[in-house]
Amino acid sequence: MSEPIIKFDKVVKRFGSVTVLNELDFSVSPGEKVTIIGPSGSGKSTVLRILMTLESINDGVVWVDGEPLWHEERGGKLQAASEKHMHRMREKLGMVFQQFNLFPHMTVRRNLTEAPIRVLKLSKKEARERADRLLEMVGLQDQADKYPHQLSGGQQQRVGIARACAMRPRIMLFDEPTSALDPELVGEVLNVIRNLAEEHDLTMLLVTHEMQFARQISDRVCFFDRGRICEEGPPSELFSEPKEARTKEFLRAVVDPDSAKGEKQASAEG
Ligand SMILES: Nc1ncnc2c1ncn2[C@@H]1O[C@H](COP(=O)(O)OP(=O)(O)OP(=O)(O)O)[C@@H](O)[C@H]1O
Repeated sequence: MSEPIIKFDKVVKRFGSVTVLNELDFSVSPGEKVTIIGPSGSGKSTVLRILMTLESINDGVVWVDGEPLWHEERGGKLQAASEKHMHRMREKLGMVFQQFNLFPHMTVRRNLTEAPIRVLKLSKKEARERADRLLEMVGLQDQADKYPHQLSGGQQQRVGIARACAMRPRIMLFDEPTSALDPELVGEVLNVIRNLAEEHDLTMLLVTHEMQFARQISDRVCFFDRGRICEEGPPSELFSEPKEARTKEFLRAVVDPDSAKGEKQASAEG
C-alpha cells in the first residue's frame, strides 16, 4: 500500500476542558475518497479545520504528504512549525466550506483569479484562462462577471468548488458542502463533486450528512463518535452491515428518523 497522504497520529484537540479529538489515528491514501459521517459535535469538522491550519492541535502529529503539518524537524526533533512552513503546507489542500465563503465584493471570475495571482504568482492571463476553464467545469461560464449575491446558493457553492480547484491542491476537503442549500439546489452541487471525483486523481475528504451521496462517491466511510473513529469500511459494508451498535443507531436515526424515534420510545416504555 502507498504511504498515506494524510495521517493523524494520536492527535488530541481540546476546546477548554472539552476533548474533541481523543488520540485520533486516521489516514487517507493518495487518490482515496473518504467520507466522515457521525453525530453532531463528534469532531468531524474539526478534523478538516486542523488540516487547513484553522485550528491548532494539543498533542500528536498530523502528517500531510509525508511532512508534519504543525511541526518542523529541527535537530532531529519535531518542533512547532514556522508560519512559512504552514503556508507552504497549506497549498497542498483546498477546502469547500458550508457557507461558501466567497469574497462578496469580487466578481465570480476575480474570486477564482485572486489567490492564483497573489499566492501562485500566475500572470493575469494565465489565472483568467484557468478560471474560465474551471467555471466551464462547474457549468457557470456565463456567470463570470456577476457578484456572489447575484447567484443562487447552489451556484455560489459551485464557484466555491471552482475556486478551491484554482489552486490545484492535491487534497480537497469538503465540509458539509450542501447543508446550507435549499433541497432543490443540493443535486447540482453533488453532481459537480461527483464529476470531480470521477475525472481527477484528487484525494478527497468529505464531511457530509448526505448518506446516499456518501455511499455513491466514497472508497471508504468513517463513522466518527466522540472524537474517534468508531467504525470504518467500504460504503457497501458500513451502510448495509454496520457492526457497532453506535453505527447502527446513528444510521437508523438518519436514514429513517421516525422509526428510530418510535423504537427509542418503545424501548423506554417497555
Ligand atoms: N472554536 C471552538 N471553540 C469551542 N468549542 C468548539 C469550537 N469549535 C468546535 N467546538 C466544539 O467541538 C465539538 C466538535 O465540533 P465539530 O464542529 O468538529 O463537530 P461536528 O462533528 O463537525 O458537528 P456538526 O455535524 O454539528 O457540524 C463540538 O462540541 C463543538 O461545540
